[in-house]
Amino acid sequence: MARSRSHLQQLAHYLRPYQRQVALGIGSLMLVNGFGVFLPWYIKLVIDDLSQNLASLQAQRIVLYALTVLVVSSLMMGIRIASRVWMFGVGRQVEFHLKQAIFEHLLTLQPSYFAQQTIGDILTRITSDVENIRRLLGFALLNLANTIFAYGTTLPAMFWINPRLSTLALSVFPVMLVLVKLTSARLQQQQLRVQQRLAELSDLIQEDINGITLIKVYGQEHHEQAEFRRQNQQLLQANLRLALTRNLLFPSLVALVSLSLLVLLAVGGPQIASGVLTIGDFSALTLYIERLVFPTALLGFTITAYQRGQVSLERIDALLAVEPTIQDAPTALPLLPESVRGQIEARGLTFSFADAKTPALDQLQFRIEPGQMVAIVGPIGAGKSTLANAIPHLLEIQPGQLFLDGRDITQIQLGSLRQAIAYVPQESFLFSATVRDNIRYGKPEAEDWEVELAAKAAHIHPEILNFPKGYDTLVGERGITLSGGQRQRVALARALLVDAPILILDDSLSSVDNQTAQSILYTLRHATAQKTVIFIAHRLTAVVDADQILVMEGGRIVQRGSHAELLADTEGLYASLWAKQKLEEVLV
Ligand SMILES: Nc1ncnc2c1ncn2[C@@H]1O[C@H](COP(=O)(O)OP(=O)(O)OP(=O)(O)O)[C@@H](O)[C@H]1O
Repeated sequence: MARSRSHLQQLAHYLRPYQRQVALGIGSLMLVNGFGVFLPWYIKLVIDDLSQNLASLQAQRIVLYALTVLVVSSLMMGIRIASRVWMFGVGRQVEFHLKQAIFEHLLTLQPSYFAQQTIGDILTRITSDVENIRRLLGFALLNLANTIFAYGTTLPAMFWINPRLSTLALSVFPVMLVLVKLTSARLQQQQLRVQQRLAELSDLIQEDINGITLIKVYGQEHHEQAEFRRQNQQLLQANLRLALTRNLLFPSLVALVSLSLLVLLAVGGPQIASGVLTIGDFSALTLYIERLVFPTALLGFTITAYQRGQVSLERIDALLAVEPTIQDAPTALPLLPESVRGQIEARGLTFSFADAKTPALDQLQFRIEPGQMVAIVGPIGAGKSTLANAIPHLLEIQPGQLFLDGRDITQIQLGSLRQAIAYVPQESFLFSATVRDNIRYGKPEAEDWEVELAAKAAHIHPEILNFPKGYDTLVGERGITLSGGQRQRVALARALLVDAPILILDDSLSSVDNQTAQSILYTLRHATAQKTVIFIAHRLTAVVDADQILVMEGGRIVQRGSHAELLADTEGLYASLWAKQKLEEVLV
C-alpha cells in the first residue's frame, strides 16, 4: 500500500506543473462522455418518434434531428481532439523536462559514477524509460479516465432502458477483459523481445563499423555477414510473433462484440414484438454496447502502460536520487583567478578506487612550487593519471591532503578550482565540431588569432592549414579522422588557450614524434614560465629538463629529484627505466 501511495505521489509530483492542462483534458473527457451517452439516447427518442408518428412527420423535423446528431457528433469530435492535445501535451512536456533534468543531473556527477555504469543503461533511462513515463502520463491517464467515464455514464443509461437485457448483453464483456488482459501481457513480452533484438542488432552494426579495418584485415566479412543474418532473422521472428498476436486480438474482440449484439438481438427481438422494448430502446442499447468496445479493448494496454510507467518512474527517480560525491562543500570559497600562484602540495594524499585491494595513491608527500615544471614518471599502473585527476578534484579526495596555494582543495569551489587548471587527459577527446571550436572549447569567446596562437604553441598550426577547410574542418565522427599525434596536439592547443596558471599534461605527447615533442616542451618552458606545469611522460628523454621529477611505483613516490640526481642513484627505479629506454632506442 505504501508503495502504491508513493507511486501516486510520484505521479502527482510530475503532473503538478501541468494541473491546468490535466484539468482541461479530464474535463473535456467528461464532457465528451456526457455527449457520448446523450447521443444514443437522442437517437432512441428520434427512432421512437419516427416509428410512432411516421405518417404525420414533417420533413423539417427530420432535418432538425439530423442536424442535432451532426452538431453533437462534430462537437464530440472537436472536444475529443482537444482532450488528446491537452493530455498528450502533458506527456510530451514531462518528457522534455525529464530528459533535461536527467542530462543536467548527469553533468553534476563525478567521473567515477560513469565508470560504474554502462552507457547502454544510462541511454535506456533517458530514452525508453522517459518514453514510458510519457505514455503513462499521456496515453494511460487519458484512457483510464476515458474508460471510467465511459462505463460510468453508459452503464446507468443501459440499465435505465432495460436492466435484464443489458446484463445479458454485457455478459460477454468479462471474457473480452480476460482476453485483453492475457494478450496485453503477451504483447508486452513480445514487444520487449523486439526491442532487445533491435538493440542487439544496433550494437552489432555499431561494433562492426568501428572494427571495420579489423574485419577486413582478418578476412572475417563472411563471419560477420552470417552473424548479422542470424540476428536479423531473430528480429524478423520476434516481429512476426508480435504481429500475429496483434492480428489475433482485434478480430477476436470484434467477434465477441458480435456475440454481444447477437444476445441483444436474440433476447431483445421478442421483447420488441411483445412491446416491452421499443425499437428506439433496442437501437440505443446497440449503440451503447459499441461505445464500450474501444475503452474495454484499450484497458489492457492502459494497464500495461501504467505498470511499465511505474517501473520507469522508479528507475528514473533512482538515477535522479544519486547524490554527486564531488560537489562544493557548504564552507567552500571561490578562488580569484588572478591571485592563483600555482603552488601544489600533497600531505599524505591517499586515494583508493571502490573495491580496489590497494590504494592507487598511497601517502603521497610532495610540494610543487609556483612556476615549476614537474615531471611524473613510473611504470604503467603506478598511479600517475590518478594523481593528475586528483589535482582538479575529479576524485573524492579527503580534506587535509591536497593543497593549492596553501588552501585545502576540498574547500575551494569546484568551478574556480578547475578554471585555474588546464588539463589534457590521456585520451585526447575531440568533439564532432570544427578544429577551431575544439580548440576554443574552454573559452568559446576566444578570437581567431588566439586560437591560432594556441595551435602554434602546440605545433599543429601548419597541419591545420593543410586540412580541407583549415580551422573550419570538421573533426570527429562527422568529420575527418586525425592521427593520434594530431589529436594530442589539438587537445594541447585547447588547454593552452585557456591560459590557466596550472597546466597538467597526462602523457599528452606520447604519439608525437620525439623531435616535435622536444620543441613543444621547449616552447612550453619558455612561453609558460609563470605557469606550474605538471607533465606525465613515459618517454624519459622528455623529462630531462624538468625542475623536479617524481618517480611513482605502486601508488607511492619512490624517488624524486632532478634528472641528474636520479640517474646518480644507479640502483633506483629511474636509472633502471632510463637504461631500459636507452636499450629500446638502440634496438629500434
Ligand atoms: N576507474 C578506476 N577504477 C578502478 N581502478 C582504477 C581506475 N582507474 C585506475 N585504476 C587503477 O589504479 C591504478 C593506477 O592507475 P593509473 O591510471 O593512475 O596508472 P598510471 O600510472 O597512470 O598508468 P599508465 O602509465 O598506464 O597511464 C591501477 O592499478 C589501475 O588499474
